[in-house]
Amino acid sequence: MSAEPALDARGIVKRFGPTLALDSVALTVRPGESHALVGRNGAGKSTLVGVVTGLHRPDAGTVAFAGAPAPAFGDRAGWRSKVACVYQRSMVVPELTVAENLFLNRFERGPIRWGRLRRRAAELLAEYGVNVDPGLRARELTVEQRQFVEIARALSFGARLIVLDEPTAQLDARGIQRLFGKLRELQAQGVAFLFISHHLQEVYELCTAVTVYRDARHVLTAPVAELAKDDLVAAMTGEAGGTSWRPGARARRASGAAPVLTAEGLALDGEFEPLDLAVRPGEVLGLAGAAASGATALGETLAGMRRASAGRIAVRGRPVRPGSVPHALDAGIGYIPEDRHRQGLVPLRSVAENATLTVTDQLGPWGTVLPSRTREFARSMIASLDIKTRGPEQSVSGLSGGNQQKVVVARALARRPVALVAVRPTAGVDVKSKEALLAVVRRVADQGSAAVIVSDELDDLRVCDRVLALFHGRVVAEYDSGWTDRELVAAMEGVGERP
Ligand SMILES: Nc1ncnc2c1ncn2[C@@H]1O[C@H](COP(=O)(O)OP(=O)(O)OP(=O)(O)O)[C@@H](O)[C@H]1O
Repeated sequence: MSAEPALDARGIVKRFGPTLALDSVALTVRPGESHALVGRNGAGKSTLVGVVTGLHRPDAGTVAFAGAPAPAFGDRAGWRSKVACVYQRSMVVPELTVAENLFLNRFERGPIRWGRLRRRAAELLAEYGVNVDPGLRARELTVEQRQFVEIARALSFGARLIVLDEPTAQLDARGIQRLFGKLRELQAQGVAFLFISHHLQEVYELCTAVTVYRDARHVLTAPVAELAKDDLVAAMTGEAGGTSWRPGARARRASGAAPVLTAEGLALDGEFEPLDLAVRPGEVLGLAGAAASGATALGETLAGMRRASAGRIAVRGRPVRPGSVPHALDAGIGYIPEDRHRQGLVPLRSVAENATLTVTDQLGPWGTVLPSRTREFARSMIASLDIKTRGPEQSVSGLSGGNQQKVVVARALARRPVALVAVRPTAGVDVKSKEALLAVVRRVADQGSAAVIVSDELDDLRVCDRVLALFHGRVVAEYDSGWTDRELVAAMEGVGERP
């Protein structure tokens, strides 16, 4: 094993127009190390990943792998033999088989021998202990299997450094444990990982070293074991004190008041079985469940994204037409989708325009849009959600991922929804912004609206007054505040007792 660092980046500067995204930063990852790169939304993490994977050309600085200078910019094959990034959004081609994906871009000359290709794919997967049928189409794989295939593919190109960008975002607790197990095995063989995550508990569980960036600068690098969590958060935010915030449900819901949002006998074939819901004014209801629990499908059905196969949804007693987002909006339902594809943002439009897409009819008389009011609303959202932008006029495509998610939240709040449905609203959002965002959801309820949060993140569920746990499309447990992490996790995994 080489004693040279697997990755040594020094003095990296990167500008996007007037934005200085990286200000002479460094990052060193040793062989066999699992190195976390953390920082608030917009700190420069994705930009650094772009530079060390050969996607962004830095304005200054050097990158070296195992002591050798990085390949020339544009030499894709050269970069691929050094480093690979496993993104949330997969790079594999969905319609091709696993075997084809593994050997993409490197078919030998002459006719392709399919039998041999499949055999070699099976050997390769076995070599890295990945248990996936090479004949399956990539679209048939679970998120977890796809990540394993991508890791095996990267290693087969010779890469000994793998970048994982929020790899656990769509995995359930067991999937995360299997992923971490695999990463530890590979680490023992000398493979190094750079791990980008907003889940600090995962950093403590998996990583040996951590680097913090703040506002485009390198703040510290330390062994994880020597850095207390409060100190890590202080380094990220630049404020002493860490996160003392614990939302704590206030249980201010008026139990006698008529419910704002109701569902009766609501069902979606293959997703969830008939269920009833009633969310009262001032109440935040949590729908807790892992990926395949049906919780997300339920949230999407409430928001009009999917049409229920049975049952009714009503807002303040008035039925809402099923499967129609415009009708849900008109009925007063606000929707915060999970960030996955930054659903619905118009990339080239400004922050202000995106944040007010649903309210343009309310910003000026007789259907006119007054730019001053749009900007005013956007400014208040930028402040209350702590959106890192040069200003309301900046186009959303120039924002970091977490900040784009906050614009999605702003847009849902713009209409002052009477019922807010949020699906994993804090995905991709940094620790500090998470507090701000959940506090905003709480405030919406405190002002008399109903709110529903669909999530398997315990921090998201802690703001809820009541939590329903779903497993395999059924409500398996219901909790008022006061649940323990352990019992809720067990219920989401289908091993809890019905209380
Ligand atoms: N294509 C781009 N055009 C203009 N500015 C950009 C572009 N990409 C990134 N930026 C800016 O560079 C800075 C760093 O963004 P980056 O995406 O690296 O942050 P990040 O730490 O990955 O954030 P997050 O946690 O939200 O993903 C931000 O101010 C962002 O607005």
